Amino acid sequence: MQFEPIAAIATPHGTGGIGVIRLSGDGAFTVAQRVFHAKSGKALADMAGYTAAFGQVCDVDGPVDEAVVLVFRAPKSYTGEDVVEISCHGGETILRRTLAALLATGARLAGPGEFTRRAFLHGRIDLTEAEAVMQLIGAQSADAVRAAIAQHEGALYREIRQIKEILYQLSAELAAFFDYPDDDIPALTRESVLPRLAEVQEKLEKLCVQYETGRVLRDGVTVAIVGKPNVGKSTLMNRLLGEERSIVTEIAGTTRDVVEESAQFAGMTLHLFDTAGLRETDDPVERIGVARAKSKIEQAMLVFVLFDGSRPLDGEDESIFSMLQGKRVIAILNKADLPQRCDMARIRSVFPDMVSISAAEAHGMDALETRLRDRFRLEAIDPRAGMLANARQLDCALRAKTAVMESRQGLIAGFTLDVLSVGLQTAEDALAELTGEQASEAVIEKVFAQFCVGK
Ligand SMILES: Nc1nc2c(c(=O)[nH]1)N(C=O)[C@@H](CNc1ccc(C(=O)N[C@@H](CCC(=O)O)C(=O)O)cc1)CN2
Ligand SMILES: Nc1nc2c(ncn2[C@@H]2O[C@H](COP(=O)(O)OP(=O)(O)OP(=O)(O)O)[C@@H](O)[C@H]2O)c(=O)[nH]1
Ligand SMILES: [Mg+2]
Repeated sequence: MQFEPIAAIATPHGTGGIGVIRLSGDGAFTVAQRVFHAKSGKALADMAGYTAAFGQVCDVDGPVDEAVVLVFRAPKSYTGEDVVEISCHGGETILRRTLAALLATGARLAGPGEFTRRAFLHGRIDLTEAEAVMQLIGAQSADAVRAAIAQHEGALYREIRQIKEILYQLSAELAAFFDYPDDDIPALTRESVLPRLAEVQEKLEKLCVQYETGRVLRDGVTVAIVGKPNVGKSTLMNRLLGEERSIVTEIAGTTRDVVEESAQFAGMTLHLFDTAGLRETDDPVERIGVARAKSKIEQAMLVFVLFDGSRPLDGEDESIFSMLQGKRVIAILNKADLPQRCDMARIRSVFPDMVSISAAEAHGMDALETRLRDRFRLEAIDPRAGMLANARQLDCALRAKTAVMESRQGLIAGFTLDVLSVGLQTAEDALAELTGEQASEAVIEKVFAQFCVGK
């Protein structure tokens, strides 16, 4: 197969100290040589892999920049092909001119994720590892980075391989059993098959259940901060952000619009919405704010509902109780630094998950952190273990799980062993699609289309 040289700017757009252009494919050294001249006079094709040269980038109009070039020789490179990386000064114009020079002398502009796709095509990584590259780039918390690294190192791939091995083994035994029924093959029985199907189903179920937790780890949680006016919502928002983002005053009705900001807290990313205090009001601006607060309650994955611990509950608090029915809620009793006059038991009877804090004095923040981690069962998951990383992978795993489950139910219902063959095949295919061994061109296309150019 021919792998024409592809090129792209690999660093972010904008100005930086240096910027890198990547070139990969058959003839990469020849193409780069037309654009780059080493000061030493050495030809790129004569350089050993994993060595560098200093020199000048030129196009038809003359010198563009001075640059450092790295040479990687197939198969010891990111893509598995010959690769040249040109590190220029990080100016948009310089990078564009250098790229244009490469494109004019034999390279083609790389599509999104095409370098990683080449690594996949050369069998260096499977589809889940390729997807992990994207996950790694987008990771927003330390745990998310750990999860992406594990995935990149093949944690999910290995997990799936184990499951596939059980399925393949069963398929092989089944085939032997049907093809040579009279031979001395130990008889395959319902009793011997069922526990193995159960094991596969359980492994797949675990992966699917952990998907939600993994999503929290990767993408973070949307949290609406709500409550009556003046309970300290904006103070809590600012405390979580570590900066004075929302306006705080002693005047009830200070926050009007929704203030959105992301914070790192409890080892995860919280996408916070500080909202207008919920109350009946004739002020037209505040009414819109209250309506927006209510719509954020609908959108958010989690609600922090705040109460002022220094005041008794009133009708407005009670109407908030009913507004939050069916939502995932953590109740926060604020102003714990003041004498407490609020009916804690009443709040706890509605929202069992409750913490007492002082947003102003930063008390109780660690208790809030614990509640949050418990809520998403973050302690129960090991970010280094194999995890499904996106909707595509979840879909494949669910299809496999359903197929196995149906086969099991068929056997339990008294069907003969041949019901297995279709179910096993369906499950094997779904898992082969997950890792990319059997993914269609369309699936692969979709995966890499989500990448950025230059990756
Ligand atoms: N300059 C540069 N930095 C980079 C990358 C890159 O492509 N270029 N990477 C791009 O994402 C990441 C590193 N990933 C890489 C993965 C594999 C190989 C590689 O050459 N592997 C060969 C040789 C390994 C060895 O010497 O043992 C191999 O696996 O055979 C290079 C980079 C982050 N930093
Ligand atoms: N003593 C004490 N005062 C607090 C605490 N948290 C907030 N406050 C005070 O309560 C008042 C209201 O705080 P905000 O954070 O503006 O309250 P809010 O819920 O955002 O109010 P609205 O935006 O009007 O709905 C301010 O005077 C804060 O300083 C706390 O933990 N202890
Ligand atoms: Mg406010």
